[in-house]
Amino acid sequence: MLRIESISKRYGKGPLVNDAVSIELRPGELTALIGHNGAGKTTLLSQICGVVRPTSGDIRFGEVSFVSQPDLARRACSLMAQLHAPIQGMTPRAMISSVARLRGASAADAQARTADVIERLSIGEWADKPGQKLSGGLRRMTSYAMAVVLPPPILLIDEPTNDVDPQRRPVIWRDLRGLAEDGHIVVVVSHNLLEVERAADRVVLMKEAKVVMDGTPQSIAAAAGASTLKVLWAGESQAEGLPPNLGVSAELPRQTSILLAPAQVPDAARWAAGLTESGVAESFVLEPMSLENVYGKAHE
Ligand SMILES: Nc1ncnc2c1ncn2[C@@H]1O[C@H](COP(=O)(O)OP(=O)(O)OP(=O)(O)O)[C@@H](O)[C@H]1O
Repeated sequence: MLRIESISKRYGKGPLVNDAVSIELRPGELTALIGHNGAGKTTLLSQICGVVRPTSGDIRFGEVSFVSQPDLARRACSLMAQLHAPIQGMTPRAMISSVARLRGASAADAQARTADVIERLSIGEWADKPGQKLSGGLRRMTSYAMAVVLPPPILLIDEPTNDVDPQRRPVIWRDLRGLAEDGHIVVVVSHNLLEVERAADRVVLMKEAKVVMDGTPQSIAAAAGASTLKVLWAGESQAEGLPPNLGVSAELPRQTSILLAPAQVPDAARWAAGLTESGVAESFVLEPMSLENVYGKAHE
């Protein structure tokens, strides 16, 4: 178990970018860390792996304090940073296997583990091409492979599916799931809420340096207790004719989204059905609360 105990961090004389953050991270759990730009997610990961020192608070892994022994933190964690690893002049295979060697694998073991991760991620076609010729997505996959080729107990993965095409993104999430099932603590920062909703066991939402929600994607959505009514207008938007107690949460040229509390659903559905019958609206749909809506609401 990894215990983050009331961690606060300020850079220099700046504001707190982590403000009394406390969470427990368990082996076997795939945790997604979400929140707006600058909420403090990367700073939290950097403190866990001993790269940034907290201003106050502690991070304990079993009996060990990562704050007083950052060298142990660096050994127990693997961090996939947001920026691409520089792979100029080297092939993905060479990069991945050199990380395995640095982590203590024999040459033969490093080679075997590298081949295994290349196969898991289906990147064999590019594994022996020079790094500078790789697309952004393949660079990201290579960085990911480097982070997990010889995985320590704690995996901290910052935005692994950015730039990666839609076919390959599920491959990364499946791999992360496998690592969690093997007993690793897996923390993933992501702005892709649809992927998080599908793949994560747990979601920790940060806002302005604090943890504001923590639960399963389903429990977070259920606790928010709202649903969305989407009206597709037949012509120009008529959203200004909305019943007075309903507020627009998002508007596209021909579609209006309205966030509803449970008690508002029957009236709103009747209103939308009336619009559809009279031909003002083409159709409407009532959707349960999604993580995306919760996120939007939390950041209003
Ligand atoms: N080394 C640093 N020195 C000074 N300020 C920093 C440093 N690193 C981050 N910050 C500031 O701390 C705040 C939190 O940044 P952080 O990168 O942790 O946020 P984040 O949630 O990961 O954001 P994003 O989603 O954009 O990656 C930001 O205001 C950022 O400018």
